[in-house]
Parts: sequence; C-alpha cells; structure tokens
Amino acid sequence: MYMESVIECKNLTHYYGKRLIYENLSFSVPQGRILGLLGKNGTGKTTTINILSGYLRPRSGECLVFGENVQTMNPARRRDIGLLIEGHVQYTFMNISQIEKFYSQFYPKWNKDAYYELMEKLKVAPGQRISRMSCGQRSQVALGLILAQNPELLVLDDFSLGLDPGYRRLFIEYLHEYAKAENKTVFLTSHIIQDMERLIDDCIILDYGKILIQQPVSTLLDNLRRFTFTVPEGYSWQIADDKFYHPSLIRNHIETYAFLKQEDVEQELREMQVPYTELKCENVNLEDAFIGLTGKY
Ligand SMILES: Nc1ncnc2c1ncn2[C@@H]1O[C@H](COP(=O)(O)OP(=O)(O)OP(=O)(O)O)[C@@H](O)[C@H]1O
Repeated sequence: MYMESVIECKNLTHYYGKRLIYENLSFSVPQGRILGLLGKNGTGKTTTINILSGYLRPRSGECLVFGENVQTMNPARRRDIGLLIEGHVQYTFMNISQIEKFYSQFYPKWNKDAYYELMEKLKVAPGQRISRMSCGQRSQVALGLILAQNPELLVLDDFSLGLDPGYRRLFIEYLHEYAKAENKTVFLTSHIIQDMERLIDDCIILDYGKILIQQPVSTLLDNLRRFTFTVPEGYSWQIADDKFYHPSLIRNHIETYAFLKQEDVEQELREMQVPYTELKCENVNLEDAFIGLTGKY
C-alpha cells in the first residue's frame, strides 16, 4: 500500500518554454499531515499544484499520489483528491442548494452536512445565485463543496483568497479539526503566513529554482533565530559564510538569521573578526522565518 506518503514527487523539473522554473524538486507528504508550500510570487507554487493535480506534465520527474502516477490515475481514484484552485466555483448560475445537489452525484462519499454547516455561517439567502455573491462568499462555497466531497487528500491553492479575517479564522479552525479528526492529508499554499502558522504541521519553503527547506514548522521555529548587532559607523560586513541568511545593514545595525545558538554566532563573529557589540538573539514566528530565509525582496 501507499500509506507512507500520500504525495511523492521525485526530481520534478519544469520549464515554461525555455524558462526554467525549478530543477530536481523532490518532496513527499505523509498521510495525515498538513503541509504548506510557501514561496514568493512566481516561485512555482501554482505550477507545483498543477503538476500534482495531473493538469500539467513536468518536463521531467514524476509525481505519485496514493502511490499512482497522477498522469495516468483512473478517474474513480481521482475523486479522492479535493482540489481548490484559487476559490473558483463553476456553475455560478446555481444557488447554494442547487450546486450541492449537482456535485453530490459525482462523489460516492458525499457529506452534505459538512457543506451545510459551513454554508449556515454565510450571510446569504438560500435562493441567492452564486454569481451574485461576493468573492469571499464564493470562496466559502468552493471550500464547502470540497469538504463535502470528503476526499482523502485536499489540495488548496491560495485558499484564503478573498476571505476576510473572520472567515479565514473560521475556515482554518474548521479545516484543522476536520483534517485531524478524519486523518486527511492536506497540501496548500497561501500568502497569509499567519494563517499557515495556525494550520500546518510541515512547511516547504520554495525559493527561485529550488526548495530551501522542508521540515516540521516546530523544528524550524525551534532552530532558526534572528540575530541583530551593532557595528562601528562605516563598517561594511562582507560575509563569505552561508550560515547567515540575508544579512542586512541599516545604519550601523546588522540583522541576519541563522540556524545557530547565540554562543555559536559569537564564535563565528569572533573568527571573522567582526567588531560587533550588543548582539541580540530572538526566536521568530513563521512569517519572520519566511522573510529571514528568502529575503525581503
Ligand atoms: N502558462 C504559463 N506560461 C508561461 N509562464 C508561466 C505560465 N504559468 C506560470 N508561468 C510563470 O512561471 C512562474 C511560476 O508561476 P506560478 O504561478 O507557479 O508561481 P506562484 O509561486 O504560484 O506565484 P504567486 O505567488 O504569484 O501565485 C512565474 O514566473 C510565471 O510567470
């Protein structure tokens, strides 16, 4: 059985035309885990989601879902993948109950209650067409339909698009409870990293062309720290050391991130003969970690 990894991508390389997006990307997602794919604009998150949904064929490498190649997966098995592409709902001429009835025919494990529980929280009249709903309300309908589909794997691209903070929080709590209680596997992207921090077990941080890091969020936050220190006016820090991520100098203050303890940083600075004072070490949240590892721009 496939049970170890629900998703397994091996050596994915993708180009659009001649433009390389990434090379030899490999990762796996174990059953029951919630994994967030984080990356700046244009690093290839949607591309990865399209590959692992079977919509896009990578230039090379393969992607297995439930142990089967997604490109050749049979449609009955594909029903176990719940896919949300940027809050998109089709058939917007239908209302909430019409669309529920429509989709229920395609999915044998359909769970109408999961859908209506979420819909009850939407402030819309039962007969209102989806085309007349706000963008955030439509996203909620799309999310509700995916929960009702009751798939083993949920793939959510930019799931928070258009949702206000209240609905986002509601959805995150709802999804977290649901995924853990039902042992679902979730692969998602969002630019709202505070949401990710509340929801995900593991993260992949994608940089242009490659994966920077894949690890449990708790491991990342236990080990990555922000360091700030003061240097003499006019001092310029040339570091030839890849232990320090994105050092930035503003006036005479340096800020950098490293997977090191304070004493190790002190030793590194002494070895590099940096005339530092006022070294400060801080723990970070996921947003700081993301910015620290990928840089501010
Ligand atoms: N169909 C396409 N043809 C050509 N280039 C494309 C196509 N789709 C995406 N790209 C390019 O590939 C790169 C990765 O795009 P992708 O949409 O996967 O990024 P993303 O990480 O999801 O970005 P964002 O955070 O902005 O949603 C971008 O530079 C984009 O311009």
